[in-house]
Amino acid sequence: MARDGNRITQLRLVDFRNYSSLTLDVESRFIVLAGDNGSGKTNLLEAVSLLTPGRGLRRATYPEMANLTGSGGFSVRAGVLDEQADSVDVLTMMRPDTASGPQRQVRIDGTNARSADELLALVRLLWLTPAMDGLFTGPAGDRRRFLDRLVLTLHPEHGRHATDYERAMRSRNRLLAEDRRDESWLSAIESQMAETGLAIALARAETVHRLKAAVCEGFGAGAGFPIAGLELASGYGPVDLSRAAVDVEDEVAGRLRSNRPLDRAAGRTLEGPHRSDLLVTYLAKSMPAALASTGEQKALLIGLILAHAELVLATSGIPPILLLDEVAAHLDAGRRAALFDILDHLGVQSFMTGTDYALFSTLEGRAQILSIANGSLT
Ligand SMILES: Nc1ncnc2c1ncn2[C@@H]1O[C@H](COP(=O)(O)OP(=O)(O)OP(=O)(O)O)[C@@H](O)[C@H]1O
Repeated sequence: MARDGNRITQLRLVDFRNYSSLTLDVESRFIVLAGDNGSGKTNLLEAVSLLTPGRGLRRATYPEMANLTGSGGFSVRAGVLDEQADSVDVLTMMRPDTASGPQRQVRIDGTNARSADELLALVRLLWLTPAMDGLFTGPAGDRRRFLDRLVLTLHPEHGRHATDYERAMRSRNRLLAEDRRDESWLSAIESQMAETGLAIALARAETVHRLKAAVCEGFGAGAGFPIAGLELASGYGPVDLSRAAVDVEDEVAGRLRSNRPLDRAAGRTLEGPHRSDLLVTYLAKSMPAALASTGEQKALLIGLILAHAELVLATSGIPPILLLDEVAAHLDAGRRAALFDILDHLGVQSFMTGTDYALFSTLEGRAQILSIANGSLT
């Protein structure tokens, strides 16, 4: 049974995209945003996606999010029920006058958040957007980012490891490029890369391992969402990550040391979790997901998200919040009804968009249906 936490109860936007001002009391676990093309449906989801660290579901810059005719800044404020079902006030904003460049500030109950971990521990959030339709055919970096979002909902510290790893890797690349043979400095950086890089790789591996089981056993499979086969390429080539952590860390640090000439010549670090990939197959047809039809790829992706929601629920007792942009339109009536029933059963709070109300008719009585036009609720 899901607990009553991890839920948004109110949203207030100021100067965000095409919303100059919006206040919305969120009264349901199903929120349907219906409206014409360009009305502001995805913008609202994007605002909600800023309740986790990062640049949101479009990966836009913060100045792009500020209303073109507004002050130059924006704010998104949310009332949130945390995992203990206590009310928390989350405010994230970009000031118009930031001298040090556009940055996003986060305040939780009026106090500046010290780190991204605080937000991650407060809100578990995932999204599915039309831009992710090419996930299986696109670059590995997109799949890594997708996987990392899944990992973050189970391991909030994953984000800090990723930031620390990236920072250390940039320092190492710079030292190698400048040909500075400062052995102790390089070794210290490589040790840090080995430690944080392995933490990243192991968190990903554990998530993929558990997700594989959830995909096969979950509700999605029974409801006709195809089962995805999942394998993870760690980015560490032949290194066996299943051995004792201290041995693997030594081996990885040793490989970084011996790869210095190669990495210097390439101008980048050639091994590590930044080269990892999530390999997805369409099991029923024994083919890479990239070869499946557009509709099949979408169904695979939805199946993965549903399995992950079940996994988060099984792990924490609380399902993630889902932002599902234009998902219903791609599903036939049977699968659409099955999707809604699974979300209902899991107790997921889901924000869904569509241009056509009819797509959500089976949610009548269960959903808060909002009509949007030109950045306003009508
Ligand atoms: N910074 C901004 N300031 C003002 N308007 C913006 C800004 N950024 C985007 N917009 C506009 O917001 C409008 C709504 O965009 P949004 O992506 O939310 O539409 P949508 O309702 O999801 O439409 P669709 O059904 O076509 O996906 C668009 O007309 C877009 O040009």
